[in-house]
Amino acid sequence: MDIPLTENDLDESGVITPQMVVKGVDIPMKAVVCFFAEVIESIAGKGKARVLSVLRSEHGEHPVYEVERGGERLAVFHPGVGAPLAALFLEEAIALGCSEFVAVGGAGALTDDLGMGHVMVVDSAVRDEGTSFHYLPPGRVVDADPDGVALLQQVLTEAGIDHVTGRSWTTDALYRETRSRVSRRVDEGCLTVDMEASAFCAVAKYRGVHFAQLLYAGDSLAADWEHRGWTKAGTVREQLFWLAADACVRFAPVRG
Ligand SMILES: O=P(O)(O)O[C@H]1O[C@H](CO)[C@@H](O)[C@H]1O
Ligand SMILES: O=c1cc[nH]c(=O)[nH]1
Repeated sequence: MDIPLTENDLDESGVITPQMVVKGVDIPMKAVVCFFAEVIESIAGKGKARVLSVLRSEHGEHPVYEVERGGERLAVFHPGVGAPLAALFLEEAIALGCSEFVAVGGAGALTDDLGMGHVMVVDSAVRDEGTSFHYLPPGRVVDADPDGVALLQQVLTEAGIDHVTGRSWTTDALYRETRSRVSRRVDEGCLTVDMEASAFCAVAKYRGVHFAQLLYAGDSLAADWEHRGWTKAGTVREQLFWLAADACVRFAPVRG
């Protein structure tokens, strides 16, 4: 079907580039892309994070902080929810100078095997969103950077955290996760549903940066929806943030 998302202009630059929008700043190459606003606020509230820059959109401001972990400086920012905004802020962080990213967030579980808080390393994502089609040729699935997957697996194993590695279904439409679509995604190997993973992988491949993502199973869509209190799972979220930071510190630099 001839839909706009299949038009091929991947070899052309955008009229607006992220470099036109962000101002140069001394920023670490390694960045944690954290979906847990309360964790970032808590670290900043304890005086352990310094504002380096601010990402802005019409809805408001997303500070880029600097934190220290294992003797290294790391950038930390919240990318916003949904593929278009998260991809836009990832683009701007790349333009600021970051080149190794570890994202950490939550997702809906599609299987009973993933109890609340169970950790997943994303190794691929189904592109049920629009943003990734502006960065990669049309396709159903995008694979994550294998080095990033191996790094996250290693960090989790060393920390003694039980985890799975698998595919996430990235959707644009939280309230259109129908039962038949959930079943089809389970049949094609998805363990979770999220709203950014495939777009992140696509931007990272297009811009030639390193990217890896950790998710924890939050609510469950395996049967009738169960919220499971996932957005208030403070201990899981904070612990996962620091594991993402540990992995980020160890990411081999793409720019030597
Ligand atoms: O809790 P976070 O990590 O934001 O993740 C999931 O939750 C949001 C939707 O409620 C989307 O961002 C989705 O990816
Ligand atoms: O994207 C998401 C995240 C959590 N739960 C869902 O159902 N969808």
